Amino acid sequence: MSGLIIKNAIVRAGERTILADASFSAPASAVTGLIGPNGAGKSTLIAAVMGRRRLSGGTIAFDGIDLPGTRAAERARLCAHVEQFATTTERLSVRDVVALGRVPFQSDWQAVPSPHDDVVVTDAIEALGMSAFGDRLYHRLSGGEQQRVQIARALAQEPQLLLLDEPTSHLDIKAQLLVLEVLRQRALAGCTIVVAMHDLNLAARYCDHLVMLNNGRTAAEGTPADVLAPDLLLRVYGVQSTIVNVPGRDYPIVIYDSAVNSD
Ligand SMILES: Nc1ncnc2c1ncn2[C@@H]1O[C@H](COP(=O)(O)OP(=O)(O)OP(=O)(O)O)[C@@H](O)[C@H]1O
Repeated sequence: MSGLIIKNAIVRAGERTILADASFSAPASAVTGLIGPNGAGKSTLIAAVMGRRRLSGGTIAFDGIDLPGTRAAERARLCAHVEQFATTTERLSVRDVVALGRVPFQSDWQAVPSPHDDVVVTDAIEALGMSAFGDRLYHRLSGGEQQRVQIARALAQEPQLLLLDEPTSHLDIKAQLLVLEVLRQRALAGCTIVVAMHDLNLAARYCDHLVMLNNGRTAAEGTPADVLAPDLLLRVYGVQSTIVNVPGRDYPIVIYDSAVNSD
């Protein structure tokens, strides 16, 4: 298993080059954090992996499969995506929304979910701590509750590659930790995970591998200790920082000292 390998990805929107030359690897059975300032290209890169943005150059391969050349139905059996903003006005229950994750595996003539579908949906709802919400209407949930349901829907897809775009942005701290723990367990079970996130301390704690994007290019890639360096944080984020290593913890902690105004 080679995981996700992106080489020299270029994405353009009209005259504008959004991804200029992004290259990195997300190792199999590991959590890779995609970090970088607003507008760095994280969502665009995830959309390109999911075939929602066309590459103008470069390659994206997962376990040797060329993803841009893969049909949507096949991709849906391989990859799940949790979008940054997912909404629906449909009157669907939480369980219905999570059960959408099983659709790629169901044939047109399958009238009801299989016993396996039911187990997977129940497990995904439980993993996100949403068992008490199964019958609630999705569109009436809070932003954080909806975000957890969307993650459960992606888990129910049993993906080999799971891409999440800021999946904890609306979550309270306990729910953030819960989600990141669930992602770690999925990675240990063999899933390749790429998660875009802004919280560098959570990224350091939960990600095996970090990729820092800046202006559509890869600025750095490696372990959290490699990537979270003060000179890089100053150059890419414009933030003065101090990195602290606490005995007994095998990940660095970033202390943000000040923002450097570049205007
Ligand atoms: N269709 C488009 N047309 C023009 N510019 C676009 C388009 N889509 C994205 N962009 C621009 O590309 C850049 C990268 O956007 P993207 O959403 O990938 O960034 P991001 O790293 O996910 O940012 P954030 O952390 O704020 O979510 C931004 O400057 C954005 O305005």
